[in-house]
Amino acid sequence: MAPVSHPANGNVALPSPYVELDRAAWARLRENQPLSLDADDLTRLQGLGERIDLTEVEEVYLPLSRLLNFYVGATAGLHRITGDFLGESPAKTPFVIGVAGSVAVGKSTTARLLKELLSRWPGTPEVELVTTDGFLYPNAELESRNLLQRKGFPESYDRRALLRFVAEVKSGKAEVSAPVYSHLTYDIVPGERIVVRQPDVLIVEGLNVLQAPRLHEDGRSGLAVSDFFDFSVYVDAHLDDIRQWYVDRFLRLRETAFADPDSYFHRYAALSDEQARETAARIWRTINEVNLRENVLPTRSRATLVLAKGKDHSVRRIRLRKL
Ligand SMILES: Nc1ncnc2c1ncn2[C@@H]1O[C@H](COP(=O)(O)OP(=O)(O)O)[C@@H](O)[C@H]1O
Ligand SMILES: CC(C)(COP(=O)(O)O)[C@@H](O)C(=O)NCCC(=O)O
Repeated sequence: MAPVSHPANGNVALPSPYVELDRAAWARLRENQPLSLDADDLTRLQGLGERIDLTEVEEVYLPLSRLLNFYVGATAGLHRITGDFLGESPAKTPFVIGVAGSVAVGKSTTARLLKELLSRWPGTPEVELVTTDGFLYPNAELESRNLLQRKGFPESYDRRALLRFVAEVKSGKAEVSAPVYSHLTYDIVPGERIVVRQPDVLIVEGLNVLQAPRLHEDGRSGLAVSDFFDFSVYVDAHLDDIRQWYVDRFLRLRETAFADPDSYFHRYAALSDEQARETAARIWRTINEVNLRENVLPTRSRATLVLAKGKDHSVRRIRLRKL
């Protein structure tokens, strides 16, 4: 175990709260659990046309889903103890998992995999997945706040509404709904809501879900969505790889989604390969990379688990918080 030194403690080495495993060590934890996904399941899970390797699912995501399933059981036991102590029979408390990381790092693919795998274990059949983009302010509001070029930055979200949503789901409220964002129209879909009804597990996926609480003007600290998480995953990779994945995805979208005349980015459909690469690299550099450096990456140390991916998307290292 590598001790970490902490300047605030006069350089006294602290025991690390993390255990770091390479993928072979992680895969051994699988304990002969049978692979419960078939090729059809995987087809449904593809992010944007990329095939997910079955071995990867078997060696990385399946053990993770089992660990999470154990945590769900243990946490339900804690809620029961608290309820007994207080003499209350509380509403069912969903287990809430946050999935954070950069644009294009693979958050939605990870979140969808976890949803599929978790729902196959006993005790966690009902898993709901909500992405935080539904809580972005509508474009008209972003424009009036001069934030259209800052989509994805913390201030571009209605953070109060997101916090309320997660708190209400966790409180066991019978039915809670969230707004929906469309990547096609690049805006909130008027009138559309996703409804969540007391799931066993809620996965909240988004760039900024691990942000620390904001300070009020009087210096008091508020609550953040991460205060309601029972577990969180940060999907990590080298900056150069993420940039490449962003550009690759942009080039693929140009042939698919952007080709739709209703797409906000329809004008990009006519770009040459070279122009499309330059456009994607510029959007990456001026918006998404800045947000990653300033807001997203600094939250990595708050995650319960960090999945570090290599160039080919395979998970190379896993860091789990154990203290
Ligand atoms: N495990 C994986 N294996 C292969 N490709 C992946 C994997 N995870 C993500 N990708 C690809 O990387 C790109 C970004 O992934 P996505 O999940 O859409 O990212 P995010 O939600 O973080 O923006 C997509 O093109 C997706 O197909
Ligand atoms: C919609 C997003 C802000 C991500 O939202 P999230 O669900 O992570 O909250 C992002 O994917 C995005 O579209 N960013 C805008 C910059 C760009 O066009 O890449």
